[in-house]
Amino acid sequence: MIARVLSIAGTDPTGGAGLQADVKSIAAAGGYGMGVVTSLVVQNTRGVQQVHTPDPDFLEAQLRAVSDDVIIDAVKVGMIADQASAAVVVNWLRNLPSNISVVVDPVMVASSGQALADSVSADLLTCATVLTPNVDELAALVGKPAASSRAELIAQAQVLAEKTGALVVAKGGHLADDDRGNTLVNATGELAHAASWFVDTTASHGTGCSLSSALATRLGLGESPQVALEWATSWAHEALQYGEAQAVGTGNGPIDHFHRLRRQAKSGLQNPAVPDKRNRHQPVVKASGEHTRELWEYAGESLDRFGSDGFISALMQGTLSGSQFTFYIEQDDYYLNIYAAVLARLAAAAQSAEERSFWAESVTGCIAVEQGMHAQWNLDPSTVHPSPATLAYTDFLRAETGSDYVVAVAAVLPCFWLYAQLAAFVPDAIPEDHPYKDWVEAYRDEAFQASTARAVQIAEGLLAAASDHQRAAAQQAFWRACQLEADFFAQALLLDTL
Ligand SMILES: Nc1ncnc2c1ncn2[C@@H]1O[C@H](COP(=O)(O)OP(=O)(O)O)[C@@H](O)[C@H]1O
Ligand SMILES: Cc1ncc(COP(=O)(O)OP(=O)(O)O)c(N)n1
Repeated sequence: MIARVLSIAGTDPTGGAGLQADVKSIAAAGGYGMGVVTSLVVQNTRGVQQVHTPDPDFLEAQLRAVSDDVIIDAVKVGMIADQASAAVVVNWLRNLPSNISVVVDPVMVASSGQALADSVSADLLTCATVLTPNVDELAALVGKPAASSRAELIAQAQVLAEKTGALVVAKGGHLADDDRGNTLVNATGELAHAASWFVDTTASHGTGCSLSSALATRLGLGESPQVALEWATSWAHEALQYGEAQAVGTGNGPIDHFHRLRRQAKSGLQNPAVPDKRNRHQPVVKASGEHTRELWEYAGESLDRFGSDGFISALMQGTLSGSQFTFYIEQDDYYLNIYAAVLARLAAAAQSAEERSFWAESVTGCIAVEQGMHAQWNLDPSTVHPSPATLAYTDFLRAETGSDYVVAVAAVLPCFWLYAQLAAFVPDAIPEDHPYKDWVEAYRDEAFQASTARAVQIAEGLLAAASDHQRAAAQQAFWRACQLEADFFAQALLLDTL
C-alpha cells in the first residue's frame, strides 16, 4: 500500500522546511506526497525574509481540488499564518471522513527566530489526531514557561492532550538532554517513548516539519501511533546525522531526507569479484601475521556497511526500533544454532588436540549464548523462520566447511573477527535508559576477544602452510563471509522501511 498524504503548509524555496520538506519526508516514509500551499515564504537556511499569504478562497480552492479527486489517507498541517486561513482548513478538515489521521504541527516561530503565524487556532488543535509542538510551542499552547526537563514537558503535553482530545508528541529536540527523543502522551500520561540521542550538527532545519510528515505517513499506512512515532523518530534521527554532508546553504542546513534510501540502495549492490582491500578500521583483535593481516584488509567494506554507517550505529545510539531489534535477535538465534553445528565440523577436522578442543569449546560457548537468548528475550525457536539473508549465510557456511579445513577456518573467521570488532563501536558511556544497554555492553566481552585471537592465530598458521591455490580459496571464503555478515546485520534495518 502507498499512503496518499496531503501536506497543508507554507513553502521553503531552499527545500529544507515547510511543504518541500514535507513532500520529501512523505516519500521517504513510504507515501505519495501532495501539497496545498498556505503561505509563500521567502526563506533560506539563514532565515525567513518575507511571507505572502494568498486569499483564503484560493486556499479553499486548492483543498477542494485535492479532495474532489483523490482519496486521502492522512493529512499533515504545518504553517497556517492567520485565523482566516485556519478557519478554511478547519472547515475542510471537519468534512473529511473521521478515520483519516490528521497530524497538526502547530508552527509558530522558525528556528531562526521569525514569526510564521499570528497564533494557533484552538479549533485546528481539536481537529488533530496527533499534535507535534516543539518545547516553545507546547509552552505557549498551555500558557507556561518553556519546559526544561522531560518530566515537565510530559506534564505540559498531558495538559494539551486534555484540552484538545488529541494525542500529543512531547518533542525533546530543544531540551538539553542526551536523549532528544519524542514521548507520546494522552490525557492520562505517557504512552510510549522513542529515543533520539543528541546529534551535534549544523543541519537541523526543518526537522519538526519532516518528523510530523513522516509520522502522518506511517499513520496513513495503518501503523499505531506508538509504532509510527518510533519509525518517524528513528528515521529523522538518521536524516539528522547525514544532513551536513549535503552542503546545502550557509546557515542551518536541511536534514538528509533520503539518506536511508540511498544507504539501502548501496547495501543492495555487491561487488562480486574484486574486494576493496583498503581497510581503515584498526582491528580490536590484531592479526597474527602477514596472512591474517591480508585477510583483515578484505573486511573493510563490510565493516563500513554495518558498522559506522548502519545497523550497529543505530543499535549503539539506541534508535533501532523494537521490531528491528526483535527481528535481529531471532535471526541471530537461528544463525548461532547453525554456526555451532559448523564449528563442530571444524572440531572434527582439526589437526591437533589443542585446535580440536578450541573449536569444541567454541561450540559450547555458542550454544550457551543461544540458550541465554532464549531465556533473556523469551524466544521460541520453533516460531523463528530464517530470512533469505540469514539462510544465504548459513548455507554458505555449511557449504564451505564440508571439505578443506583451511577454507573452512577462513569461512568461520569473520563471525569471530568482525563481531569482536564491534567493541570499537561501543560508546564510552551508555546511558542507563538505553534500550539495549546490556546487549551493547556484551560486545566488549574480553573472553570472546581472547577466543577470536586464538581463531586468528589458527588461521594464520594454516594459511602459512597452505598451497597458493588453498590460500586463494580461503581468501575468497573469508571475503564472502564478511559480505554475508554485513548483509546479515543490514537486513534488520531494511525490515520496516516501507
Ligand atoms: N540535535 C538533535 N539530536 C537528536 N535529535 C534531534 C535533534 N534535533 C531534533 N531532533 C529530533 O527531531 C525532533 C524534531 O525536532 P525539533 O527541533 O524539536 O522540532 P522543530 O523543528 O519543530 O523545532 C525532535 O523532537 C527530536 O526527536
Ligand atoms: C514554511 C515553513 N514552515 C515551517 C517552518 C518551521 O520548520 P521546523 O521544522 O519547525 O524547522 P525549523 O524552523 O527548526 O527550521 C519553516 N521554517 N517554514
